[in-house]
Amino acid sequence: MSDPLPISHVTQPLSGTVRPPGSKSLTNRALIVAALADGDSELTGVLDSQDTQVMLESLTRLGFKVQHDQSLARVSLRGCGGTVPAGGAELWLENSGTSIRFLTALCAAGQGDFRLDGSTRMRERPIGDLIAALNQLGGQVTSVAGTDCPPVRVVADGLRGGTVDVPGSISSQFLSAVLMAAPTAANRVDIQVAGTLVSVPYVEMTLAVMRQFGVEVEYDSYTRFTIEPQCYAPTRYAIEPDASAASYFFAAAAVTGGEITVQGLTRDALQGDVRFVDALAEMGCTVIDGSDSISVRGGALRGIDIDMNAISDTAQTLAAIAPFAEGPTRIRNVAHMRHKETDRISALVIELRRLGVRVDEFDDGLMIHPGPLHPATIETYDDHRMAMSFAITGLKSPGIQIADPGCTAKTYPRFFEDLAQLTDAP
Ligand SMILES: O=C(O)C1=C[C@@H](OP(=O)(O)O)[C@@H](O)[C@H](O)C1
Ligand SMILES: C=C(OP(=O)(O)O)C(=O)O
Repeated sequence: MSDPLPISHVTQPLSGTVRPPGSKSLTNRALIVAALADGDSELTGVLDSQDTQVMLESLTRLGFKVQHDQSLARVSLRGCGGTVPAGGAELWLENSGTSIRFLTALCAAGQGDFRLDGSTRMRERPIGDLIAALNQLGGQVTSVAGTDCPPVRVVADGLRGGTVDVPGSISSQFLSAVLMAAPTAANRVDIQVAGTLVSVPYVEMTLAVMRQFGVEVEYDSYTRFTIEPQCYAPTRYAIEPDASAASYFFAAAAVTGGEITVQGLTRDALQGDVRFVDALAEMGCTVIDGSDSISVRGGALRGIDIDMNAISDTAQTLAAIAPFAEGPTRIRNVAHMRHKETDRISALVIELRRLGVRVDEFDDGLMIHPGPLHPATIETYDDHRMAMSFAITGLKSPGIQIADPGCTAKTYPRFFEDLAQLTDAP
């Protein structure tokens, strides 16, 4: 655990320009489909963080030829045409949901005996629906401890194809994982989504990345998908900066009344989380669209009532600035946040109350009431987004420290350096 980090309270509007590192979600998708492609792909703008390192290490263990130039944020990867070179491997995925879910599906497309495991929290995160889906397609996948959580064993002999039900209400990552592996199946795959699908923009992102690597999916309003057997084409692929990471800088402009520009993102980005700026606009901020940037200018903030199902990775960011708005903020329809790095609804409620904020907890979200905050050390629960979100609270309210700031390594190892560049600028 790293030592607590005091956040410097800023008394001036914070202004400046920042370019966050590459998108975690795009990096981990591009790595999977490049590995399944037939030949050499080159990815640029690659995120270098724990979640992508465990993915890269796993692909190497699976026998793929991977070259990572960290200084240029570039990865060259030789795909094996829908097969997995190693006949077995043990993979360690820490607490990276995308990595363990996407790699479970990729291993099922191979031949051999694979085991995937991760941190204590990872062993509490559900994967049973994905296991059941892969088994319907001809896989032999099990939850080793019978918990419907990792560790997972995959005894693989390629995917047969056929019809499969994929539940959508716990995590969209199950559907994304099945979609990406589906073109390798011997026969057509027909997917039917069971129940409501959460985090829909991530499925749109999956389809977009598959398309950019030459695979088309037929689909009908995110309930039915049809994928014919086909091979991904190797591609040179540029990854957008991470839109969830950008939310912290937009929120910093919002609470300090400054203007912050995030480069490399527009509202046409493949990542749904760029829509966080719409929430800030509703709260009273001004959003300025550039040709390759988005800027947010802060103003007097008002509380809002918002469904964040589609952009739940930014719900903590919003909750962390909501105490400074006029009127309460209700965040709805984010029950799936309870299955992430920690139970994020519960963590938000505990930590906001620690600061003296009045908060109501609901099964599907929370309501934050404005009011004065007092100094406190915020617990982060090994959740990078708790650390980054409450750092923004600390810009506005004096005496906030972030416990274990090193946990941002999951997706943004240099977050506090990048924030300091803005706060320390003359
Ligand atoms: O597919 C993805 O890249 C992701 C999907 C989301 O998860 P859920 O679908 O579990 O909500 C999101 O929270 C996660 O950070 C990344
Ligand atoms: C939920 C997250 O990650 P994952 O599910 O990929 O572990 C996240 O990055 O906020």
